[in-house]
Amino acid sequence: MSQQIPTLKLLLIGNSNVGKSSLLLRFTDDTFLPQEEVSATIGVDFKVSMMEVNGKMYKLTIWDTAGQERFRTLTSSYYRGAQGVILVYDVSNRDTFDALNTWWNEVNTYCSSPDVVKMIVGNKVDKESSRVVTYEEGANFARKLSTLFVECSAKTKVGVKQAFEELVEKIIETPSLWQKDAAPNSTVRMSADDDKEESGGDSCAC
Ligand SMILES: Nc1nc2c(ncn2[C@@H]2O[C@H](COP(=O)(O)OP(=O)(O)OP(=O)(O)O)[C@@H](O)[C@H]2O)c(=O)[nH]1
Repeated sequence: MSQQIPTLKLLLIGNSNVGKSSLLLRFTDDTFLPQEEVSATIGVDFKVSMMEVNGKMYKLTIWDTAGQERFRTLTSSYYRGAQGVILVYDVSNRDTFDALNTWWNEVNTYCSSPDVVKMIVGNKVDKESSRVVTYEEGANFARKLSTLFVECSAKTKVGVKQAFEELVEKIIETPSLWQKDAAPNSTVRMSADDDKEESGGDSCAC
């Protein structure tokens, strides 16, 4: 029997090296690659994952974008149809925290709807001895922008599942994102194509 599964598009953005790909891999495959096996994202990559919330299944397409400017092309297309955006920084690198202002501006440029759910994520909390951005700084910044905030570590996995779950729950609680998602293009049937992105990316929540 076929089953209609709502699809959510989530986006990971932030400076190069903050751990976006590692967070994605930890969340989808519960894996962390050693440093020598990690390479910079070129352009964009995405993975698909299923999540159950309140007894209902959701299909997440999670887009991992390149932090390096030279690999960032077609930026507006990353944002098209996104319902949630995760802005990542590295708690052991202040430049990556300061850069959140620029990333925030990019989100607001390409996502005109204020309803798109945003979350600030401070990654690499396992590096406590080299931490330069405190929890309070991260939380205050997120409070000022009225966004969700989570600290986590892709390496130890602390906080990673919580971050994605909080984001998805908030999206589900935001009716305007769902009203747009009610378009036929944005639901999918369970099929062998499940690891491919459905072509209904035009139902832009932004
Ligand atoms: N200690 C520690 N290292 C991490 C963590 N997450 C990622 N790293 C390391 O940080 C480096 C960069 O990780 P990536 O996941 O490639 O970072 P990215 O943000 O996707 O980088 P770009 O693809 O260039 O945008 C790698 O050496 C990872 O092993 C973490 O939670 N703790």
